[in-house]
Amino acid sequence: MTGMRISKISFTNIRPIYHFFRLDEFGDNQVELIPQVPSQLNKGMAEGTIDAGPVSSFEYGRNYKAYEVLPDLSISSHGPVGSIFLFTKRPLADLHEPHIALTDTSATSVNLLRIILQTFEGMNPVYTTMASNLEVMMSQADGALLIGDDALLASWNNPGYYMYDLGEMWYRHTGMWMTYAVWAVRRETAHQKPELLRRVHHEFLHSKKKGLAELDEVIRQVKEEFGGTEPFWKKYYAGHLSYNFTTEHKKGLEYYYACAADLGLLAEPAKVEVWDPDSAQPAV
Ligand SMILES: C=C(O[C@@H]1C=C(C(=O)O)C=C[C@H]1O)C(=O)O
Repeated sequence: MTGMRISKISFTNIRPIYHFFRLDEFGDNQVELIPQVPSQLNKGMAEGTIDAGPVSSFEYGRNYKAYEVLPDLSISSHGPVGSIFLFTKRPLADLHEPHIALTDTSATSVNLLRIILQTFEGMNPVYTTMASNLEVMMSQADGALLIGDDALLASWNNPGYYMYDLGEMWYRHTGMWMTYAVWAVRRETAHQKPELLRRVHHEFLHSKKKGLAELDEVIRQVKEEFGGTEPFWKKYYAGHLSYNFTTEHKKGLEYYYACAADLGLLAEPAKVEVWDPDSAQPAV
């Protein structure tokens, strides 16, 4: 492909950014959207089958020398996130060496959970990675971590488990922003296709602005496809989630990387380097 392959997280959390994305602004085969769960998108980005778009912020940190971050885009929260939950059979305070089942769709949240349980709560859990099925996970473990739509659905149909929001726990311990996904670009793509990248980035900012300004339309569609109530989606999109990437978001993310490096989850604390659309030069 001569154009650009762009990731698209296959969860409802991303809808305000993609609802008004105009693929027809680009020529034939110029831009392709690849819908997948975050762990698969991370893999595609690392292998080069995806050029740019949202990936787990942990994946950016793991491979930051190969990527840059696109400005003003993220999936973040400053407090509860609403779709990343640890479910447990007993209160967290009663668990010391619990067996925790981790979803195989995530990279950021599974490592955020390790930081929260081990570093902040002083626990010593044992982890198993599994497919996102709460019933199966809980039949084999004391607790289960789900993200995205699996977590939303499980929270609506919770048969009585204790439920912990990881955004809320991170905020309670640090007071900082937590960024779960960033829009990354492979450095070679930024170098080889600066003009197309500028147009793609511009289109993302346009669709984000319109999606947030016309949230009622985004919610009408998500309700039709997924269920839930209007107040629920309003709170999720406009209360819990933030799609910006400010200096404060960056500070929170770099602290997350420092905590991850302390636990040996990252080889070193990653530096966040933001792509500058104005300085990009066309490849010669
Ligand atoms: C808020 C969320 O953020 C996400 C969590 C991710 C992760 O844990 O790796 C990656 C992308 C985001 O979709 C969510 O999925 O609920």
